[in-house]
Amino acid sequence: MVLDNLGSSLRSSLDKLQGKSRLDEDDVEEIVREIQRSLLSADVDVSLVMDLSSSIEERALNEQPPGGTSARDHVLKIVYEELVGLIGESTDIPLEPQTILLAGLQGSGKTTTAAKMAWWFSTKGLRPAVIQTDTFRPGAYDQAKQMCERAEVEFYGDPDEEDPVKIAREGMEATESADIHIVDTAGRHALEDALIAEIEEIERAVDPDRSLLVLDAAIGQGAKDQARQFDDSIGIDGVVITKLDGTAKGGGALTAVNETDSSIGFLGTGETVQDIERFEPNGFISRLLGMGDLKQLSERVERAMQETQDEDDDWDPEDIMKGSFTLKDMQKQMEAMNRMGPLDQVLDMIPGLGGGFKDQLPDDAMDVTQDRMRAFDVIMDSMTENELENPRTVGASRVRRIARGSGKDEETVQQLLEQHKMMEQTIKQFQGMGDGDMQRMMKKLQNQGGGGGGGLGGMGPFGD
Ligand SMILES: Nc1nc2c(ncn2[C@@H]2O[C@H](COP(=O)(O)OP(=O)(O)OP(=O)(O)O)[C@@H](O)[C@H]2O)c(=O)[nH]1
Repeated sequence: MVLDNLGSSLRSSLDKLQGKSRLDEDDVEEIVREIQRSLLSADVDVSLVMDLSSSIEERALNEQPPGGTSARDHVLKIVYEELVGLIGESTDIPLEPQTILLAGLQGSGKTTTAAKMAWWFSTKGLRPAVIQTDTFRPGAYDQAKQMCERAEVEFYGDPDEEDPVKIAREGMEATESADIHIVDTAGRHALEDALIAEIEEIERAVDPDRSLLVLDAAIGQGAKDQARQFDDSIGIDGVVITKLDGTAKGGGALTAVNETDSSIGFLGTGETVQDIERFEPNGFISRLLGMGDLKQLSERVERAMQETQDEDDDWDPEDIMKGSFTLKDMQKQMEAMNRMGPLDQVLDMIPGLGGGFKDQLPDDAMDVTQDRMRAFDVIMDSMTENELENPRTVGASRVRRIARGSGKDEETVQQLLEQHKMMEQTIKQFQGMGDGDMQRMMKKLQNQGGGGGGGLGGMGPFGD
C-alpha cells in the first residue's frame, strides 16, 4: 500500500528511541534519513521530500516535548502532523444532492469508482445514479451496468449511441429523480486533445458540482502533468486514488495532489463495489504509522454486522450480549468478519495491532488464518442445528462424525470447539460489564494506541 515501507522503517528507527526522554542530533538525523528514503522510494517528488524532512528535523530538534512525553512519542507526533499537513484536508463532498463528474486516463479505475461511490452514497441514505458516457471502450457499458446492479443503484447508459455528450444529457434527464448523479467518462491511454474536448463538452452538458480526477496509485511522476491538464480544462476539485490494495507506491498520486493544491476525496482498495473509503487524513496517516484507525474500523464493523443481520432476520448480534454465545453466533461473526474485507486491511485499523504487529507475523500468516476460518465454516455447515446451538454436547463420537461429514480432520473440529469456548469466555466478561465499564475499557484501548510504545491519547483519531 502507499508508502507502506514508511510505516515499518520508521517504526524500527523509533523503537531505538525507546526509554529516551531527549533526542540528540544523531537520533533525529537517522529518523529523517529513514523518512526520506521511504518517501523517495515511494515516488514522492524530491523537493516535497526535502521540504517535509527539513520541517520534521527542525521541529524535532527545537520543540520541547510536553511534560511526560517520551522522545519516541514526541517524534511520532511531529511526523504524524507533518504527514497530515502534506496530504491536507479531505475533498469536501457533502451528503446532499449533487452531480459528480469523473475524469482520468484509461484503466485508472473510473468505471469501478463510479459504481463504488454510488454504493457509498447509498449507504448514507441517498439515492445515487451512475451515468455511463464511455462510448470509447467496448465493454465499459456492460461493466458499469453489472457493477451498478451489484451495488443496487440506478444506472443509465446507451450502448447504441455513439455521442457521449448526448448520453450525458439524456442520462441526467432519465435519472432525474436520483439525488446524486455520478457521470463516468471515457479514458484514453494518453491525454489527447480529443479526450479533453469531449470531457469539456460533457462538463458543460451536466454542469457538475464537483469534478474528481481518478488516479491509479501506481502512477509515478506523470500524475502531476495529468492533474494540471485536467485541472486547466474542467477544474479538478479532488482526487480518487485507486488500487491502494496493490503493491503500488502511491507517491506520484500524493505529489499530484500536493502540486495542484487539490485534495483526496476517496480511496479505492479493491475490485468489488464495497472497496471504497472516504479519505480521512488523520485515519490514513495513523494507519500508515501503525497507530490504527478506530473510526474506519467501527464503520466497517457496523456495516458488516448490519449486512449479516439483513441476510438472516432471526439473528441479532445484540442477543449475544444478553444470552448464550452459540456456534451459530460464531459462524455469523465469521461471516461479518469476511464482509469487513481482507484481514490485513482490518488489522491495520486496530490501534497497536496494525503495522508493528503485522511486521512480526510470518508472510503466510494471513492466508493461514483465512484458510482456517474457511475450514471452520465448512465444519459448521455440516453440524446439526442442535449441535450449533449447544456445542457443549458435542463429544468424541460426534466430533468423528462431523469430521467425516465435512471432509476435515478431527483436530480441526476440536480447534473449532476450543476457539468457540475461548470466545464464549470473553463474551461472558463483556456481559458482566455495565456501560461505564465498557467506556473505561474503550478509553484504555484507545490510550494504548501508540503502536507498542506509550500511548498517544488525545492525538488524531484517538482524540475524536
Ligand atoms: N485491485 C484493485 N483494482 C481496481 C481498483 N479500482 C479499479 N480496479 C481495476 O482496474 C481495472 C480498470 O478499472 P476500470 O474501472 O475499468 O477503469 P476505467 O478508468 O473506467 O477504464 P477506461 O474505461 O478504459 O477508461 C479493472 O480491472 C478494475 O477491476 C482498486 O481499487 N483495486
